[in-house]
Amino acid sequence: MSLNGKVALVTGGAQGIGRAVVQSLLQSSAKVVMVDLNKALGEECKAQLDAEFGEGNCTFIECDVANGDALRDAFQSTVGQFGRLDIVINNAGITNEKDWEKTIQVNLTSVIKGTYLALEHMSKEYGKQGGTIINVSSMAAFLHSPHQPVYTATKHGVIGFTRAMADAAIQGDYGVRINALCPAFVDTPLLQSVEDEDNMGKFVKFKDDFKRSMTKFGVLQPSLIAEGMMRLITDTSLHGAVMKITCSKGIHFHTYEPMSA
Ligand SMILES: NC(=O)C1=CN([C@@H]2O[C@H](COP(=O)(O)OP(=O)(O)OC[C@H]3O[C@@H](n4cnc5c(N)ncnc54)[C@H](O)[C@@H]3O)[C@@H](O)[C@H]2O)C=CC1
Ligand SMILES: CC/C=C\C[C@H](O)[C@H](O)/C=C/C=C/C=C\C=C\C(=O)C/C=C\CCC(=O)O
Repeated sequence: MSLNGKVALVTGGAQGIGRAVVQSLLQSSAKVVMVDLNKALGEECKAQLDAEFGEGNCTFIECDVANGDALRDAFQSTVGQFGRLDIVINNAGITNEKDWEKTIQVNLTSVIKGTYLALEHMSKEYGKQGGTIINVSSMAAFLHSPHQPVYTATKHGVIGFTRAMADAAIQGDYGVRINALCPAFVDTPLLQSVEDEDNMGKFVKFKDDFKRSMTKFGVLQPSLIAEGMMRLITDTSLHGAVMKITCSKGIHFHTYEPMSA
């Protein structure tokens, strides 16, 4: 499906899953803004994407998503440059059990902020034309590990927030679709932090347990996560769905029991 004329903003877009998604969006003819903390990586990535897709289709904005004002400016610049916003992927995430408050800030607070900013630019509530938001959670929200308790909490939080906002979008007639996406282990630089005491703090001692899980469940390629993301972006029937991507089942959806009294 062509996304010609659509404008997307991807946080954490310079590397790993975010980068694969940026690539897929450009392949579908969207204009893409990569928002990332890492200036060197972002600029290098933009140069490579310009060479592949032509200049003017992709922009890099250096921004720490944990800085609310900077994130607001990034959304504003996107709309300033491309005139509209249709797709927001709140993907930037870290695993840092030592500085666990930062992990909450980046993985949860910034996803909430990114969702609210996306709505300001896309929701019918604000007189805008609608759009789609995907918040990146993790299979860690379903199968927790002693290796990363706060990371796990943030990923649970992303799902709860996203589902509640999906209901708000229906009841408030926002015209915006909202989804959570939960990958299992993916082959990106993030996975390398598993053995790093600077990241895992005292929980680094559980790394063998974590590595056993990786061997048991396997490691996915970022391109499959981008495929799942593109399905959420293009399939209008999936509003509110929580997508899971694992080696054993591929792209599939979590099913929830209906609430009963
Ligand atoms: N790699 C994995 O096994 C899995 C990753 N995820 C989630 O997917 C998302 C992306 O992860 P990966 O691509 O694996 O990570 P990664 O570490 O390979 O890439 C993350 C990107 O986000 C950027 N970033 C980090 N903090 C930022 C901040 N404060 N502001 C702006 N940009 C920031 C980094 O510079 C980097 O370019 C994260 O939310 C992660 O929790 C979920 C399940 C599995
Ligand atoms: C230091 C490590 C850094 C980053 C990796 C993150 O922790 C990542 O977000 C964690 C992923 C955890 C995945 C955990 C479980 C994976 C399970 C499966 O692949 C399949 C199991 C069951 C499927 C059941 C279902 O889909 O319903």
